[in-house]
Amino acid sequence: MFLVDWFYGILESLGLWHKDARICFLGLDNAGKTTLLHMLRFGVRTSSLYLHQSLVFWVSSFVLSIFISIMFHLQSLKQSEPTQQPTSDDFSIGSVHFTAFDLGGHQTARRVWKDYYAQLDAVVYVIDAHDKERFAESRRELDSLLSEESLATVPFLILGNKIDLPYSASEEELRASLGLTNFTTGKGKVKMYHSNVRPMEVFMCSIARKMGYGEGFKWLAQYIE
Ligand SMILES: Nc1nc2c(ncn2[C@@H]2O[C@H](COP(=O)(O)OP(=O)(O)OP(=O)(O)O)[C@@H](O)[C@H]2O)c(=O)[nH]1
Ligand SMILES: [Mg+2]
Repeated sequence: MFLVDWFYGILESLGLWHKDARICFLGLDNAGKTTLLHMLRFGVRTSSLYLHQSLVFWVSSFVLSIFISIMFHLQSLKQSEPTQQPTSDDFSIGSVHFTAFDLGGHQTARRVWKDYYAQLDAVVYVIDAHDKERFAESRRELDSLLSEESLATVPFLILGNKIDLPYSASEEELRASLGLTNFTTGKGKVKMYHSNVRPMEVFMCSIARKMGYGEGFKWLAQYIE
C-alpha cells in the first residue's frame, strides 16, 4: 500500500499519472540529465496523507525510506561522472510505464541522439543555467534539435537547471541567450491540439534541490496522451 501511494505520489506530482510516455532527456554534458533521471527514479516524496497510517505502516515506511535514501545516495555518488556512452533507461513507476533516455552530452554522444528521435512523446532539454559560457553551444544544439523534421510536433520542456548556485542566469536571461524570447508557447494550460505549433516552454529549476522541475513536468504532461 505504501509503495502504491509512493509511486502515485511521484507520478501525480509530475502530472504523469495514467500516462504512457517516451521521454528523451537531452542537453550538453554536465547539465544535470543523469541527476534528473535519478530524482525521478529514486526521489522520495512525503505527504500529509500518510500521517494517519498505523504504526506498522510507519515502521515499514521508515525502513523503506532509509533503503531508498541509501540507494539514492549510492547513485548520487556516481552521478558526477559524465555519461560516456549513451544509455537508455526504461522503468515503470507504479502501473505507469515510463521510458527515459539519458544521453551523454559529449560530441560522440550527440551524434547518436537522432537514433532516439522516432516515436518520442517529449523532449526534456536540460541547460546548466550557471554555465553562461556554454549558452551559445547549448543554443546551437537546441536549434539543431528544433529544426529536426522528425521532432517537428514533439513538445519541448526546457529546464534551466542549477538555480541554487549564485549568479546563475535568470529565466529572462536564459530565454534571451537561447533565442527563445518570442518562441515559447505559454505556461499553464494552453490548448494546442489542433495547431501545428510545437508546445515549448522554459522552466527554471534546481534538480538537486528538487525545485521547479515538477511544474515543468506538469506543463508537459498536458501534451502527452
Ligand atoms: N548545484 C547544482 N548542481 C547540480 C544540479 N543538478 C545537477 N548538478 C550537478 O551537476 C553535475 C553534472 O550532473 P549530471 O547529472 O551528471 O549531468 P549530465 O547532464 O548527465 O552530464 P553528461 O552525462 O556528461 O551528459 C553533477 O556534479 C551534479 O551533481 C543542481 O540542481 N544544482
Ligand atoms: Mg549523464
